[in-house]
Amino acid sequence: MDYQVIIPAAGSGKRMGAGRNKLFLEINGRPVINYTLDVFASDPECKNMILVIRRGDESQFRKLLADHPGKHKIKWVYGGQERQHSVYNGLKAADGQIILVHDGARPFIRLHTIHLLVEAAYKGGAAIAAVPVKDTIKRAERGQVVETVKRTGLWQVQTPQAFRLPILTEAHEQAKAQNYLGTDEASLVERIGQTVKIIESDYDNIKLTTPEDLYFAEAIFAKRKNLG
Ligand SMILES: Nc1ccn([C@@H]2O[C@H](COP(=O)(O)OP(=O)(O)OP(=O)(O)O)[C@@H](O)[C@H]2O)c(=O)n1
Ligand SMILES: C[C@](O)(CO)[C@H](O)COP(=O)(O)O
Repeated sequence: MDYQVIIPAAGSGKRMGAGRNKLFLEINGRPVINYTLDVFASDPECKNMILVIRRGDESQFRKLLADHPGKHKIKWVYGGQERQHSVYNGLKAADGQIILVHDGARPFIRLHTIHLLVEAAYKGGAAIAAVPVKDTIKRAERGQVVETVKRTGLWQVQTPQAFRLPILTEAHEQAKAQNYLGTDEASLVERIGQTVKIIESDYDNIKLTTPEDLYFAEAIFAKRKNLG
């Protein structure tokens, strides 16, 4: 089943504190974003990648894409202030039946998960990658616990998130009209009454957000290299 993917890569990486786009930081000598692009470049069912970039990062992306095997499948658009705005800009360049949104900061996504998501979105309209929560989650106010959230049924949501294109478009347009900002696409799609299926992913599919995530990334890379 063919699909397109929007890859938001236009963030400022405040929590990483690298002073530059965290997607240019390297794992085993290669930029993070290259690994993310590798996955979709290797998939014949991925018709194209809509890479959302920050103004000012053009020459860096031109350099790292120059000899990337997937460069013929990549078109780029500019991002916005918030992640949701960046995805919205990417959406305007999408034209397929199934659209995925996958954070550029998640380089360890597996093709198997991607294909399960595409199939689930085709069948039911929307599907997201997630893993069961392992820690106990509590809500606090002014540094004091006010609630322990029941862990049964709690999922830690990732990307890719997969949708039939008209569903995601309607959800983003409604959010824009209502000035609603969500932290993922599924939250927008839930607001228009669309059911969202969970596809269990794996804990390797981390989002590189804070400096210690780089150590985790090196370990995941080494594990996969050893597994071949
Ligand atoms: N305005 C934005 C913000 C984020 N992103 C992208 O969305 C993904 C997930 O966002 P996050 O990890 O929060 O990245 P940053 O916003 O850069 O991180 P921070 O919140 O620490 O600044 C990243 O690939 C990031 O590049 C984007 O395209 N446009
Ligand atoms: C979309 C996401 O990766 C799902 O977990 C997450 O919400 C992105 O949050 P961020 O703060 O924009 O990285």
